[in-house]
Parts: sequence; C-alpha cells; structure tokens
Amino acid sequence: AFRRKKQKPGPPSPPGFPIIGNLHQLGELPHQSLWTLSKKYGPVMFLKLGRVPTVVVSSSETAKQALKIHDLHCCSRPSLVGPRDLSYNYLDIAFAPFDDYWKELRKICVQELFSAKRVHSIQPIKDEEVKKLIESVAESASQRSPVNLSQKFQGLTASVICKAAFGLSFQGTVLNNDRFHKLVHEAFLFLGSFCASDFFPNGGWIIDWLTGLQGRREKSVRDLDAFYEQMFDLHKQGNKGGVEDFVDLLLRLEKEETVLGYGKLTRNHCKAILMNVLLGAISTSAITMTWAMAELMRNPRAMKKVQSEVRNQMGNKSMITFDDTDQLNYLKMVTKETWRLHPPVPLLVPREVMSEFEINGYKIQPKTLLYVNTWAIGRDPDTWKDPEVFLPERFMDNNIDAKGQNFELLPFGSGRRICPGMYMGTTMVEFGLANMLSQFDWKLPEGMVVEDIDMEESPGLTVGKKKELLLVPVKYGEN
Ligand code: HEM
Repeated sequence: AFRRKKQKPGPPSPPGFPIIGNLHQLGELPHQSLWTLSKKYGPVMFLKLGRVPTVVVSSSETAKQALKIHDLHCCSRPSLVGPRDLSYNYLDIAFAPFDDYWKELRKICVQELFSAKRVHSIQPIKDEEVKKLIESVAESASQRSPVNLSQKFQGLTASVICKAAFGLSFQGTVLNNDRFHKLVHEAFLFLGSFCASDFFPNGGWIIDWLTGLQGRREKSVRDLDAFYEQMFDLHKQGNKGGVEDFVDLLLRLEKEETVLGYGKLTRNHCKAILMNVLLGAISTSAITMTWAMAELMRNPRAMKKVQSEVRNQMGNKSMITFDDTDQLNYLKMVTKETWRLHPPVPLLVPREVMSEFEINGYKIQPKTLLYVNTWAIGRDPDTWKDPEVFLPERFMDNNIDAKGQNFELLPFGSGRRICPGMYMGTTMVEFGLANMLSQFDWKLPEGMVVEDIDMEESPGLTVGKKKELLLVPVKYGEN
C-alpha cells in the first residue's frame, strides 16, 4: 500500500478574514497585540498580513532556533515600501537583502564606523555634550522648573551623532532644532509603519496615496536628501577641519572607488548609510534613557541604590567619566532591566526567510516574513519571575547579558543581523544616565504622584514613551 508520509502542518494560526488576513488584529501597537495572540496560539504563530505569509516567534527558545540555529535560512530582509526610498532602494545596511553587497558593506562599516576605536574617538564629543546637558539641567534646577527629559535625551543623542557623523551640530544646517527632530521622527514612522502597499501588492499603493502616507513619505525622503547634500558640500569645501567624521570616511571610500559586492560605492550608497546612522542611533539610545528614568521614578528604592553607586564612583570629580561607567554594575543591571521591559525595537527589524527550515518542528517556507517579538520574550513568565516588576537585582545571579548570546534578552537582536551599533548605543546610554543620576535628584512636578507616571507606548519601528517625561531636577549637594 502507498502511504504518504504525514507532514506536520504549519504553525498554529489565529483565524483571519479573506484578503486582509490577520491585519486587523495588529492594532496600533502590534508587539502587544501579537503578545496577546501568542498566549493563545503559542510561541510560533502563522499569520497572513494581507497577502504576505508571516511567522511570529515569541519565546527565547524559538528565537534561538530562528536567530542562531537557522540564522542562515532567515537573515534577509523583505523589500518593504516604507524603507525603500529612504534607503535609496535598499542600499543601506539595515534593509539590504542578504547578499555579497550587504556582507561587504557591513564588514567595512563594522571596521570603520562602529568599531570600539571609533566609539572611543568620539568620547570628547560625548563629554562636551553631556557637560552642556548638565549645565542646562542645572539652570532648570536653580529655577525649580521641570525638565522635559524625553526631549533632553533626544537632543543629547542627536547632537552627539550629528557631530560624530557630520562633524558639526545640526543647529548650523538647513535644519533648525525642531525641523531636525521632526524629520527624524517622521522618517521613523515610515520605517516602522505597516503600509498597505506591502501587504496588498496589487493596488495597495492606492490606499497609501489616499491616506496621504505616500506624499508624506516622499517629502520626508526629499528633506533628508537635501540634508545629506548639504553635508557633502560642506565636506568637499574642506573648511571644516578636525578629525575624520563619518561623511569624510564615506567620501573617501567613494573617491577610492571602493567596490562592494556588485559595484562601486556611489553617492546614494553614502546617503543610505547615513540614514542608518541617523535613524538607528538617535532614538534608540534616547528612548532607553527615558524609559530608565521613568522606571526609576516609579521605583524609589532602585533609584536610591543606583544614585549611591554613581555618586560613590564620582567621588570628588565634577563628572562621571567614560572609564567610570565600566565599574557601574548596578547601573548596568538597571539598563538591562529597562531593555527587558522596554526594548526600543520590540519586533526587531523584520526578516525574510530565504530557504525552508523548521521551528519547533513547524515548517517555515521561503519568502515568509519573520518577526521576533522581544517585547513578549521580556515578559514571558516561563523565563522571568514576576515579569511585570522592575527589579534590576534579577540580573545579579544570572549571566544574562544584552549582547545577543542570551535569547531571553535581545534588545539588539542576534545573529548575522545583530545591531552593529551595540557598543556605541550601550556606552551612550550608560554615560548619559550615569551623569544625570549623579548630578541631580529628581522629583515629580507639583501635584503629581508616582502612580501618575504612565508607561504608555507610542507606535513605530522604535517604541518610546508616549507622553514626554517631565521631572524637576534638584542639584545634588545643594538640597
Ligand atoms: C540602545 C541603542 C540601540 C538599540 C536598542 C538598537 C537596536 C537594534 C535592533 C533591534 C536591530 C535589528 C537587529 C535584528 O534585525 O536582529 C538593529 C539594527 C541596526 N542598528 Fe541598532 N540599536 C541601537 C543603536 C544603534 C546605533 C548607535 C547604531 C549606529 C551608529 C545602530 C545601527 C544599526 C544598524 C546599521 C542596523 C542594521 C543591521 C543589519 O541589518 O545588518 N544601532 N539595532
């Protein structure tokens, strides 16, 4: 008798509608909706987003299967419409498909832009910007007026990155402060938005056009392009002086006719790489610092403990230095605990499956979109005791770090696509927080109590605190 081998069906799937599939179930904050669905359908779920087959993994074990064991089967990126124009047709690192071009580009950027050497070389910029931040917060402290920490942290990381990348502060460019931040914010919305063109390949663009999404996206691309052009002009005039910044480096690679994969590095490649640096670096670190401060305000015991650690370390110096941050073990635990509950990129950057493989015995087909829900992993009660509680001490007796080797905690992702800016981001966060915590005590604005600090999230590829965090600083030693 002829018997067909019994095949395990695909992963469990919540029922959907014709045409839209499960799109209506994503809601405004997809990582949260997907977390809820995963409790019912399990840590490997299949969804249909419009016409696009999608798999979502939501546990450390299944994330490990995807990002470590089968990384090579699923480390490409889908050709999404949002990032397409911003990345000059996927010429960047983050959205380029897995091919020789991406491999060589990533290698050169890891060596030149994201290296520990480069991070150390921009430390004077960080020192200067953090000093300025301390002065401006001290000014508010003397007037007893609240400081908008969400804005301050965003301003800090933006200034540092602009100086490191472009050799100047953005205040002196075509963009003033507000416009610069608005531009970065808008661009992010497009990178992370689930837009109709992606999920309805035939005609979805009509919806995006009607909703105005397409027009806004085009404007955002135009504005950023003008910004890069201005940077290139300034650098070519060569009157900027100082050390080699990112633009100098890219222009040098262009001039040397560096070959990456299938061709020479052109101006558009440089712009796409700058987009990654601008959008990859600024919000992620600022978001982390803001969430950390919000959590510390809600947990006065942890706040006291971390402040006494940083103040001990500071001693009689005027400021926490880069070397000091290495010693701040509790602060590092606070940062990890912040990333567990508030990973800045909760679904990582979506991957595209290249060849068939299995997770938990379920077959995953090529061309499937793959999301890793790190937000859900951080709240998994099988991994974390009392997951809703902010408890930095939980990292005391385990060796879990955030560098992509422990699949319980993946703020930077893992595998071939792991964030290359991990060291730059971590050191930025630790240095900024350490100084804000050592120099000031923090109080809630008049009439507010701890329970009033809300932890609502704002949607996008990166997820920050929706309401800006306003706190009143009190200069340490003067209260
Ligand atoms: C706290 C700070 C940061 C966080 C939480 C963060 C998080 C992430 C995550 C989750 C990914 C996707 C990983 C994956 O797909 O598995 C990523 C990719 C990336 N990040 Fe970061 N990031 C941070 C800082 C930075 C910085 C400072 C830079 C650059 C200066 C940067 C540049 C990039 C780039 C270029 C990619 C794309 C990598 C690829 O697809 O090959 N990031 N980041």
